[in-house]
Amino acid sequence: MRITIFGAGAIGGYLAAKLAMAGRVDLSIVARGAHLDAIKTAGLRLIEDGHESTASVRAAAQAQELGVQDYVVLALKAHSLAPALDQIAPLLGEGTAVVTMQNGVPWWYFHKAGGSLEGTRLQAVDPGGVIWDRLGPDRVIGSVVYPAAEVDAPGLVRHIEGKRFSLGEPSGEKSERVMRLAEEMVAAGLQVPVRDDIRSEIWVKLWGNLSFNPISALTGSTLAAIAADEATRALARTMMLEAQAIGESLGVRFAITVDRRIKGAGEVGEHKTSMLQDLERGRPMEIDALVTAVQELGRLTGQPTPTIDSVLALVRRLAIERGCYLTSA
Ligand SMILES: NC(=O)C1=CN([C@@H]2O[C@H](COP(=O)(O)OP(=O)(O)OC[C@H]3O[C@@H](n4cnc5c(N)ncnc54)[C@H](OP(=O)(O)O)[C@@H]3O)[C@@H](O)[C@H]2O)C=CC1
Ligand SMILES: CC(C)(CO)C(=O)C(=O)O
Repeated sequence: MRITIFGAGAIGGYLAAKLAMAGRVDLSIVARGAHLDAIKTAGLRLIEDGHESTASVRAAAQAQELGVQDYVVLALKAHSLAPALDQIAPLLGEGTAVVTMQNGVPWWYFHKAGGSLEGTRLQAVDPGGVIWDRLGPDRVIGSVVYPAAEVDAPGLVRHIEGKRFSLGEPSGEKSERVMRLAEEMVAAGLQVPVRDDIRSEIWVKLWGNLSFNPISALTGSTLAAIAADEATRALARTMMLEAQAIGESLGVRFAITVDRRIKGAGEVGEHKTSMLQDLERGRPMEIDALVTAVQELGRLTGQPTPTIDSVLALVRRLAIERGCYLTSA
């Protein structure tokens, strides 16, 4: 089984190291810069459970060096995907499956979703529908990424917590391709449930990201602090309820309550969200996939989003001022 992980940063690097160490698949990564150089020189280093190990992985700057794959795992930030389409193309053959490992609303959301919005391209994450047209939604296996990881130094990934990567076909089918991939990931020590309704799980993760992430960026607060403060907790809750109405109008089943989800985010502790970390490091923030796309879904479904609109206006302005706003366009 030929698997290439495109964008082997924190999450892609963690997955690559796990798969490489299990030694069962023909694994490659596409990376760039000092991170690629370090991996080529000294392997991909992973710190997990206080223990450092080194995985030997085939690493390339150009996908042409690797050729057509059975699976391509896209582990880029959402806004990095459109600019990388030309680089991804050589990995794709007729039967290649593409696994999307981004937080937020995925570009393929309305593929095989049924209903009146079937086939709708979301402009916030896929302006002009170029990703849809170039990758093709039929290739997609969706996912929800639960592990937290960071790149500590070039070539060095630190796993923080969590081993669960839920997978699911947009159609909900338990296809052979999704089951085979799950089997390999499980053999690598990960928890990989295959879902028949991946969109509902995407929404539960998104619930926390669309509210806690921009609030943390705006306030500099950790998840625990936002959940503990009555006013910021109420703000997050209002945003989440607006989102819940959108999700439910699209047929999503929220398996937990909004208060349970807030409690869960708070229990993560004194942890800075990825959006706050990106702001502090001067890196592009994933605003469009996490927040703008939810606003767009609100417009498409006729659900009002006054609080999401306000928070989005502020966090986008902040990102622009700090040079951390990069659209997918
Ligand atoms: N990190 C985490 O704990 C979690 C992350 N997620 C989600 O997972 C997704 C990935 O996040 P994360 O792993 O943190 O992001 P990272 O920035 O750590 O990793 C992305 C990697 O892709 C590389 N990249 C971008 N464009 C290209 C390109 N054209 N060619 C080669 N490499 C490229 C980046 O390189 P460069 O650094 O040079 O830009 C970087 O190494 C996001 O959607 C995030 O929200 C979900 C749950 C937890
Ligand atoms: C930590 C968490 C769960 C915040 O909602 C996250 O996914 C992020 O920081 O992007």
